[in-house]
Amino acid sequence: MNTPILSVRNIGKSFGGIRAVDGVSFEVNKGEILGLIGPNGSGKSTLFNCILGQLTPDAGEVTVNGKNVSGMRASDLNKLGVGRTFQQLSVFPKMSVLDNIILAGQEHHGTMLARLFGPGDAGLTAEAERMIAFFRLSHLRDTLAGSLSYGQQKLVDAAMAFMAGPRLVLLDEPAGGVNLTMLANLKDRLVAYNAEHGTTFVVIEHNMEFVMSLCSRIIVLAEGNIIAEGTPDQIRSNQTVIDAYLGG
Ligand SMILES: Nc1ncnc2c1ncn2[C@@H]1O[C@H](COP(=O)(O)OP(=O)(O)OP(=O)(O)O)[C@@H](O)[C@H]1O
Repeated sequence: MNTPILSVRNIGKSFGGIRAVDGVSFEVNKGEILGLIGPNGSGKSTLFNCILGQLTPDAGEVTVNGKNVSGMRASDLNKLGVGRTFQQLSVFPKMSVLDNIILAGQEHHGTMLARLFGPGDAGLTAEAERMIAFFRLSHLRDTLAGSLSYGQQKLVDAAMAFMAGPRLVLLDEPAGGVNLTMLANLKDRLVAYNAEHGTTFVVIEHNMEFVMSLCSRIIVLAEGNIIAEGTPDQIRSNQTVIDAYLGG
């Protein structure tokens, strides 16, 4: 059997008396698009932050391709091909779309020496242009990122995360605040990127329609525990999930 790209074993994290994540375990296979859903405060972001080294879990282990990465810093995880996007946009509003994407590539690839003595764009312009074309942003290449619509900025944000050529990307609410037309575009591009590059996605999302149409498998958290796991159809009709969302 193939080694899962991500394996989360018994992760726990408390804040004072609040058990935000209560011993969660799951695996993600290479090339999968996994959704992580749950009501507000169910522990999704805390779990993401424990996986990505932004928080130190009280218990448990995280492995990437079988390698224990528990406690590893985000920059070292990047080197292992793990990336993320944040709920908050990370674009620089006063820089053009192209420059934002080149800068993201420099952060991922660039050594100090290469930045000092290499070409100004660290040779990343061609890659950034390809990424811009892929995300259908070519007409906005030279536009300041701050003057784009929110949905367009989300696309730029995704393009920036993908500049590192990650094998696994954790996306934190990619659809949040994005209008319907841009949502369809975003979903289409994520599916195409997954199909073309075999990149694995784990997606936290509140927009049910988006997550159900994007993901092949969904895990549901409530009060720090996994309460259900299955295909979108199985999750839609799961009474425990319906009760958790209705506060039952
Ligand atoms: N830094 C923190 N300090 C104290 N409590 C926290 C902290 N971060 C999260 N919590 C608490 O842990 C629980 C889980 O929060 P978390 O943000 O992980 O949930 P979530 O499912 O991501 O919620 P949302 O969907 O609203 O983003 C909540 O009760 C929250 O108040």
